[in-house]
Amino acid sequence: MITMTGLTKQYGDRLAVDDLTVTIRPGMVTGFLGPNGAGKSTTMRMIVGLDRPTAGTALLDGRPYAALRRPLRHVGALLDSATAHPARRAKDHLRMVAASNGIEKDRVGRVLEQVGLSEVASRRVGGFSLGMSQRLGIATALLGDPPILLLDEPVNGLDPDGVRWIRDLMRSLAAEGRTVLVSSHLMSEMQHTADHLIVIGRGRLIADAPLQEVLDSASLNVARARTPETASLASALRAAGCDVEQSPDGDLLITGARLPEIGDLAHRQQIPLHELTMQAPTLEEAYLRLTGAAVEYSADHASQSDQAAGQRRKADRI
Ligand SMILES: Nc1ncnc2c1ncn2[C@@H]1O[C@H](COP(=O)(O)OP(=O)(O)OP(=O)(O)O)[C@@H](O)[C@H]1O
Repeated sequence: MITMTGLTKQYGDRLAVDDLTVTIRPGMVTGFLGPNGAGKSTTMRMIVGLDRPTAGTALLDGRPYAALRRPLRHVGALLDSATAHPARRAKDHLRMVAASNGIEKDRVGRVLEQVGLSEVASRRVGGFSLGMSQRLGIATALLGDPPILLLDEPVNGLDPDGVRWIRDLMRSLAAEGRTVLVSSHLMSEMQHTADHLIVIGRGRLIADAPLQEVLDSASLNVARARTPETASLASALRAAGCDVEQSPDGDLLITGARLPEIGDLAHRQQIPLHELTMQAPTLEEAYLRLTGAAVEYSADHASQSDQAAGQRRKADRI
């Protein structure tokens, strides 16, 4: 378990992490989400003692990182995949880390196999692709068989097979009862992986809830109606004060009325309805809604705005 209480980090006049109080529980994958610059890496670095909090604490199963005698046996972290010396062979890098943490040598072969690097174990790390370096970083994190794992953007540099592999790995580590905290700035990445979400923006906590709850709380309250008389229904709904858009597949997306009101209105106008449902928000929509106000004012801001505009463009007005 990871317990953060009032965790705060100030860099000069920049508040990177702002009074974060959360508990990351074992036995599940917790997604740590936020736009670029939200403070995810800084938080993870403070958890493993690489950055000193300005205020507050981060405890690993009740103890600060600095109090752990053999840290790798308690927590494994993938924070920067390029930490191995380029001239060193993969297995030698792992042997060295194992020796300095009192970890048995036979774990080296085990973790190399677990991450699919057995065949390149004798190659120098400097020649590794980004994906291979990422796998080596994960092998290093797993070396001490720790009950807590922190993975900062672990899918970076992985091909689709690698992405699937890391998702399965995270799920199986959580199923073994470990605490797994994985950061990403992509909501879609969490869809297949996380059970629980912690969302931050500008260092502040925005959401701390099960995945489905985050989705529900960001529900867009949009109804979807299918009818062969699209134009008639759209104009009747607009006359009744609703906001109406048409999705690319021809359905009407309606805000401003509940389902019975839309059904009754269609009935009064003798417009046949072939389908009438609430539209489920996508993860991306929920995320943009949650973090929209917390996006950094930087180049990243433009890319977030582009995403939001992309979502809106999906539904062109009729
Ligand atoms: N060593 C540092 N010195 C000064 N400012 C820093 C330092 N590290 C991070 N920051 C700032 O703190 C804020 C949070 O950065 P952080 O890297 O933790 O965000 P992040 O959520 O991990 O973003 P990304 O997804 O881009 O990695 C940013 O504004 C960043 O510029």
